[in-house]
Amino acid sequence: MTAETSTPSSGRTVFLGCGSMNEAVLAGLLAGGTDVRTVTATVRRSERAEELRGRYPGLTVLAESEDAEANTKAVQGARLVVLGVKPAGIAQLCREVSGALAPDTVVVSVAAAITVATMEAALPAGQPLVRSMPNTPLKVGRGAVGISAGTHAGTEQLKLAEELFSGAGTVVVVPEDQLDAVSAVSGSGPAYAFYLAEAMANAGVELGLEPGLALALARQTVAGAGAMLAEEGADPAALRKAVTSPNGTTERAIAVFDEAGLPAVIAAGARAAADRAAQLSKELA
Ligand SMILES: NC(=O)C1=CN([C@@H]2O[C@H](COP(=O)(O)OP(=O)(O)OC[C@H]3O[C@@H](n4cnc5c(N)ncnc54)[C@H](O)[C@@H]3O)[C@@H](O)[C@H]2O)C=CC1
Ligand SMILES: O=C(O)[C@@H]1CCC=N1
Repeated sequence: MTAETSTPSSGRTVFLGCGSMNEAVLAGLLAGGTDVRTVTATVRRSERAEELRGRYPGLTVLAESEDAEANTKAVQGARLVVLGVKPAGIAQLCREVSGALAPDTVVVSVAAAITVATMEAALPAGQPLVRSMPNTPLKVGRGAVGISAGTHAGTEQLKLAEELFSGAGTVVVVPEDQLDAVSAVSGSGPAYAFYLAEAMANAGVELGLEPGLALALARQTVAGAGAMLAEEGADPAALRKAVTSPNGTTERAIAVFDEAGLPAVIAAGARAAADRAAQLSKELA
């Protein structure tokens, strides 16, 4: 596959809404070799359009502030349309572009909580749809993505969605009722890792390190541990044990984490994330 002909479309790929998540998908797609000239993004404001044009030379960016019909114009002739606005805006966006979608355009949603049923009710009858739950490390080639086919998406459409993400990460196909769990583990998960890095940096300051130094050490440590976890067959428990000398310093720290119930706290946080997704699904149905 050459840069000029590469996936996921022999037509255009269009990102409707290009904030944190869709920009990460876009960056992963381009890093995978897709020709930027086959990609369009829409945004609300001109300033954001300028920012994206500067960061991805050759990218077509349409801003709603300059053209109220940016979204409907963008999807014309698209092979793949990636919905990347906040969950509360997804159904309205589906209705907005419905009249401009070709019957074989594959719609992919990256939104948390918005069900296939809700989107299909707002799209033309029979529109191929794939619901996904990606994460922002797609931006650096380390994404984890769950995807699930809509009623009218078959093998070919799922493959297109896999190609959209696979250049920059791991893609798993799951039943739709598991996507809230995927969201709680890997969709939100980067925030948990960043939270850990923040807490480690703060701990370093409490122990007397200068804040900039504490942050540099925490960043490098979480990034380094992440790189080790990314190696083929890596086992987090085995990696942890390799750092933990019997009667040593790490053992004391882990004992305090265990006594404080940290694993149960993390499980409760993930449960709360999944419950929030289920609640949002109902509110926004
Ligand atoms: N941020 C994350 O780590 C993840 C986000 N998601 C999902 O991605 C979606 C977007 O979230 P973020 O990127 O975090 O939000 P964001 O606020 O960074 O991005 C949304 C973008 O869409 C633009 N937008 C809103 N309405 C628009 C319209 N009608 N036309 C064109 N552009 C429009 C906004 O100006 C904004 O730039 C959400 O549905 C979220 O559930 C999924 C997985 C992870
Ligand atoms: O916080 C959120 O709702 C989105 C979905 C997963 C990560 N960010």
